[in-house]
Amino acid sequence: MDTPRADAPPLLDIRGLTKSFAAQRALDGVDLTLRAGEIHALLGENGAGKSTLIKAATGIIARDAGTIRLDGREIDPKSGAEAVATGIATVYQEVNLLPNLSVAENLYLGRQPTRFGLVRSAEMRRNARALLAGFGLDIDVAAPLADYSVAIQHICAIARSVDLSARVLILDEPTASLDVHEVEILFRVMRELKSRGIGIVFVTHFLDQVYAICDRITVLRNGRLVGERPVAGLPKLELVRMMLGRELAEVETRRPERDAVAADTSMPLARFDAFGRSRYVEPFELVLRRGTVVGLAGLLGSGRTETARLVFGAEAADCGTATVDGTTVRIGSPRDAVRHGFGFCPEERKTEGIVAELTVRENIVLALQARRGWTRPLPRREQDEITARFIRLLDIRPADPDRPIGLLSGATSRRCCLPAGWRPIRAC
Ligand SMILES: Nc1ncnc2c1ncn2[C@@H]1O[C@H](COP(=O)(O)OP(=O)(O)OP(=O)(O)O)[C@@H](O)[C@H]1O
Repeated sequence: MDTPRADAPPLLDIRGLTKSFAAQRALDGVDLTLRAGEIHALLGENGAGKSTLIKAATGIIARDAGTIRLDGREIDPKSGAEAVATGIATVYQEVNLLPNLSVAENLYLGRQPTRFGLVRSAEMRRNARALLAGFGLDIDVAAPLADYSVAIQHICAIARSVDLSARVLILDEPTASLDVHEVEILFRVMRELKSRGIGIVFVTHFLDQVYAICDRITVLRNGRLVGERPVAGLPKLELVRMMLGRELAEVETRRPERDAVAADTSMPLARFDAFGRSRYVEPFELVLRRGTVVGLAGLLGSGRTETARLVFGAEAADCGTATVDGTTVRIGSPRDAVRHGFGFCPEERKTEGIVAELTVRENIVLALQARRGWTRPLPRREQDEITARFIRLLDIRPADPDRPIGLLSGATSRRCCLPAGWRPIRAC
């Protein structure tokens, strides 16, 4: 199915959506128009307001102002369940299903076919197989959902939503933890839904994926609408400019710096030679130079996370050497790594990176305190100074030290893990 015409009537029409959290305006009069059979990317830097828009449009949080129309009719969902009942379903990055139940039970949770009060399991499994076949999936629906990859779990969540008669499907960063092959499976499903006339809002940080699958984009910045554009013919640099709000020349002039760093042959800041752990990560070599960002690329399961955990001492290496500033050091624990100036932003932010119930200040101080040891508590005045410094340095928005960290956007709260290795941090 082609891109729907720009003058086609909107399926979902959001106007002037506004939402503040205390003094901070997270959304300021934002519009979004989605047409039937359209895949519409919702883009913006961390903290731009994408999640707030989704939550306010689907009744997860109350909006301060704005209207939402589905097929021309004004709607006002007061909860996620009400949004689903009106035809708008959201599938989040962390799939909201029950991993210990079977695939079929998850697909029909709360609406199992029954007879005389008993669940008709065979019929439910048959229906589940037929439903998934429509998405090109042929799997054992009696097996627990947890037995399957995140991609399959996403497809199950999408299938359930569509079966609950979703006409608008919101996918909030569904590809963040998928490998290339799994992204392709998900895209196939998205194309199928598009051909059925379902409108999809797709939140992602991967611009290549936007160009691969989307028809139109809406860009937000600091809670405001920057613009809506068709993807075809939109240069990538122009898109980046819309997201960052900086001129292209400014983005371009950073290149020579990068080339100079690449040509740097001075002593590495840190290096790892034949570093590894048996039955965990094969021995590898990693060289970190001043001012560089080293990307670890690979498919899911290839050992990227494990490599990072070894470098930070979260798993102890059993072979190889680590060298920091030319001196061989032992990195057998996070404490060793922190002492040598390493910081770590873990993949599992909520469970490993932050304490969600504590404030920004408490999380930053906690990270610093780990390095100082528990016998030398940081005096309150120093805590305030250091917290203010990190809030500036890490660009934590809103710059409120007393805000519970769990309320910040995903990537912003992840940055708060960084002070752990501050000395300043050499590598993270
Ligand atoms: N429940 C909340 N309470 C207070 N502030 C919030 C809450 N939810 C979001 N915010 C703030 O609103 C702003 C927009 O956040 P939002 O999560 O919508 O951004 P985002 O574009 O989805 O970012 P990311 O890509 O990092 O998920 C941020 O400054 C965030 O700190």
